[in-house]
Amino acid sequence: MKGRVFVIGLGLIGGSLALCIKKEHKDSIIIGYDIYPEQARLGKMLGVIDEVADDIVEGAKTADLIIISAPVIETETIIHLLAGQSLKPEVIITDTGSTKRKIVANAASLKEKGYTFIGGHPMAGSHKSGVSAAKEFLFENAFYLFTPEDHIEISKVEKLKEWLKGTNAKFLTVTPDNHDYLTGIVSHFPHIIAASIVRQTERLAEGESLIPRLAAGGFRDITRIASSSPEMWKDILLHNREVLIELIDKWQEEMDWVKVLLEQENSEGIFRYFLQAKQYRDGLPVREKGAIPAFYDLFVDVPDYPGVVSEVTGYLAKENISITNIRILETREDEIYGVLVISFQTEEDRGRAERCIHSCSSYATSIGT
Ligand SMILES: NC(=O)C1=CN([C@@H]2O[C@H](COP(=O)(O)OP(=O)(O)OC[C@H]3O[C@@H](n4cnc5c(N)ncnc54)[C@H](O)[C@@H]3O)[C@@H](O)[C@H]2O)C=CC1
Ligand SMILES: O=C(O)C(=O)Cc1ccc(O)cc1
Repeated sequence: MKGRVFVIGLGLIGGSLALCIKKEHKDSIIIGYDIYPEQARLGKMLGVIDEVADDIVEGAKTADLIIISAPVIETETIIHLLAGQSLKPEVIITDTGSTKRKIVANAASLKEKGYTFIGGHPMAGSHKSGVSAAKEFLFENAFYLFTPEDHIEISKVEKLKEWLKGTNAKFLTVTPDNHDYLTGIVSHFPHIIAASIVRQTERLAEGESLIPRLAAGGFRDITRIASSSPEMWKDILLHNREVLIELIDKWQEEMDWVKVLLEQENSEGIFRYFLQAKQYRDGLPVREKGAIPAFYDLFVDVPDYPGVVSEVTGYLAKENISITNIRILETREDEIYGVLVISFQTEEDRGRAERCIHSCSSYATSIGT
């Protein structure tokens, strides 16, 4: 497709969408604006956008597609600002916010002016922020939720999907209320729990110098999302507070139940508690990319000698395969082999890496679940 695409808020998500759009629609012109001009300039330097707009008004007036990818409370303000401008009558305006109910309600001001707003949420990301973390493959295989209101013409939704085809995401349509309920459960609430576990550990670590060292590995894995942007999550929580308050009440009931099981030394009950959780988790789709992204891990059995890590990463570097993380699983002292766990952004990268390691070495590899 041809046309001018204006991205407002050039961070991780706005930058990644810009890359996806350019990949699929080579003739489009992507203009970026960020409240921090250096972010937009960096975006241009990195080739994420074609042009920098000096302000929202300038960038919006000639745009065929406007993508707002700022924090959700800022998004409301930007919607009202756009509603006061003279835009192209056919323009499609969308957003990427993690909440939808309040944003779509605010978009009534755009509807009054005859402009089309279609709420959107690409449900993939990372705990990183900023345009330098933007990736063309970020949304590959992820769900992309849309919340068009009933008055929106289907052809407009189809056009938006065509613009966003390069994300290779799975498009779904839900109502704004349903969106906030579902994402509250699988994304927003887990972020609160991750942060609360970290906070509790920090409090209890006072005078216990071993805690930070013991909290490596599994603890870091399950609390990774506590490293997400506090600014962004503050806004998400405020936007979805009703749903989250309800979920906190339910969680407190859950904790009360665990406490009762412990007080009663109810061995059978505790066993069933974990068994039920294991059965449900084990049944969740492994290949589906959910709200909290999985890493694509590759396990490599390597001999335990100095330099083996750089040897393996060297093979991958030669083939230009990017890795997102690398760690060594602790080995027993009597073992001569260790396990290198390398994480990739996409399943495709992991497949390429596996083939590359097989062709350059005799190391065995396997894929985790
Ligand atoms: N980070 C993630 O994993 C995901 C985030 N989202 C949503 O996407 C939106 C963007 O998030 P990220 O890209 O991760 O954040 P980010 O922090 O990487 O980027 C947001 C950008 O918006 C800019 N900004 C803030 N206020 C602005 C304003 N008034 N006008 C113009 N620019 C402004 C910031 O300077 C920043 O560069 C948020 O609404 C977030 O809820 C959705 C899916 C995943
Ligand atoms: O890894 C993480 O931090 C995430 O949970 C990614 C994420 C953040 C916000 C969203 O609305 C959707 C996905």
